[in-house]
Amino acid sequence: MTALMKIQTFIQAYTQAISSILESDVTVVDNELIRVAGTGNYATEIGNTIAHANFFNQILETGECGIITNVAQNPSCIGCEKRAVCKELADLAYPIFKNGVVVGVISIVAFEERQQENLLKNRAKLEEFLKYMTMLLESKLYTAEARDRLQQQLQVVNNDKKGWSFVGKSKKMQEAIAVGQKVAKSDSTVFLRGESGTGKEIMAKMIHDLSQRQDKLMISINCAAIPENLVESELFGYEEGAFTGAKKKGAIGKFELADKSTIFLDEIGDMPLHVQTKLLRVLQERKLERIGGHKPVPIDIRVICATNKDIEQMVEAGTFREDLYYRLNIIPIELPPLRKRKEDISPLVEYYITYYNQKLNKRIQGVSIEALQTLVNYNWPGNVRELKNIIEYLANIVEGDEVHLADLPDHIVLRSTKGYDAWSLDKIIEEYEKRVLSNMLKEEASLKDKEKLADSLQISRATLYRKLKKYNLL
Ligand SMILES: Nc1ncnc2c1ncn2[C@@H]1O[C@H](COP(=O)(O)OP(=O)(O)OP(=O)(O)O)[C@@H](O)[C@H]1O
Repeated sequence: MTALMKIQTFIQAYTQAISSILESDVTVVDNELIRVAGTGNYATEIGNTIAHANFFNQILETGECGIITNVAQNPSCIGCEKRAVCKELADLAYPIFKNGVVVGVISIVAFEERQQENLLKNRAKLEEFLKYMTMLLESKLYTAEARDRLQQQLQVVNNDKKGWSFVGKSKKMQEAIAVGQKVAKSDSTVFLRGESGTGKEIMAKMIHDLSQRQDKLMISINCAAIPENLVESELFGYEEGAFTGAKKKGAIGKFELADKSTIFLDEIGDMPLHVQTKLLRVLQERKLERIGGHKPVPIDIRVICATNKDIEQMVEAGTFREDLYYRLNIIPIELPPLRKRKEDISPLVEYYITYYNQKLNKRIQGVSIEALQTLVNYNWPGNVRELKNIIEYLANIVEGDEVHLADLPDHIVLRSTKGYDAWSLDKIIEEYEKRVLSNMLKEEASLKDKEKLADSLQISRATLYRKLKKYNLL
């Protein structure tokens, strides 16, 4: 949506006000030649592509005010398919700017002779009037942009409080999110599958936050991060004297801690076999026994588990219990790797730029087309976690308001598939050379610094200058 379209309601009210003061019709067109607002004959044409594109194109391209006084003969109207039926007698158009760039056109249109006469007689004054009106519009565009940015930031803050925020417009992610939302209200066990960094943990948080158990804290446990001999006591707790080194009064396990809440068992594929057996019993009986205890404790929990392993293959190999697999695999949700949902990359980049702008007090507006293309063509082995880290890195190092190709870490540029497919070896070497030089060249390097650099790279000064010139580094 263009900047003007975003404030369409305001512009329409604005054109109506101007029109009633001038007693002429007024219209506003954006830089895609879509009518944003209009009065009189043009009130019903809002949202349509305009007919007399040539004239407005001329204003958009030159950024200068223009006038048509004779539709039948004006060169700007030649080629317009509506010329024969056009009822305009005159049209005074003025460019609308934002940040020095033309983003649209406002025009006063005369359909009656009286209006035409008035327009021609007062042309200079009306031009001056339009100049001030477009300045007002420009300031409104800035306010709207600031408000959008603030709203986006608030959105991130709110999501941050919840501890999760899902960005995903790809069909696969939309489907996964929809299943997660649908099953949140039940107590059924969810089995999340996907490579590392694809969002399994935030999906678990989302399901918990949308469930009736949301008032209680979700208990997360990473089965791969606990030494094998401690997993059982960590999960199920133990009684006093259960084993050497046990605490005096025993300890409560994560399952009891999660009573009336959700337990998230991450990396379930790493759970030792003897613990799997106990977990199966707990799931079947909804009761547990602490290690060394004899009194079963009833528990009311919802289980969400996750793995990035090929669990079916583990079942086949006998390293994961088949009966437990069927107990857990009630609602499977697959989170696809980022390389298989490339349409999510751009929204994720945007989301994390806003996120880190706010966290690090930066004002990055976006990513250049070249840089975005490279990010899209990279295969993201670390999935969203890796993307998030890259944006944090960029937010720290980028000085201006746009991320450029040269800002991206080397491994991203060189491993981006476009880099391999579409770039010749020479181009890859050139890109690398440019990065080496720009990294080694001090900011505001003196003649002496450049001489030193040439020496350290064992090239002549003339070669160094030639290369610096070639890469725009002088
Ligand atoms: N769709 C998404 N939208 C926004 N952020 C996401 C998304 N998916 C993942 N993230 C972010 O990426 C990071 C990794 O996500 P998460 O920890 O949920 O992945 P995981 O699949 O559980 O990884 P692992 O298997 O390594 O534990 C987190 O910071 C998370 O907020």
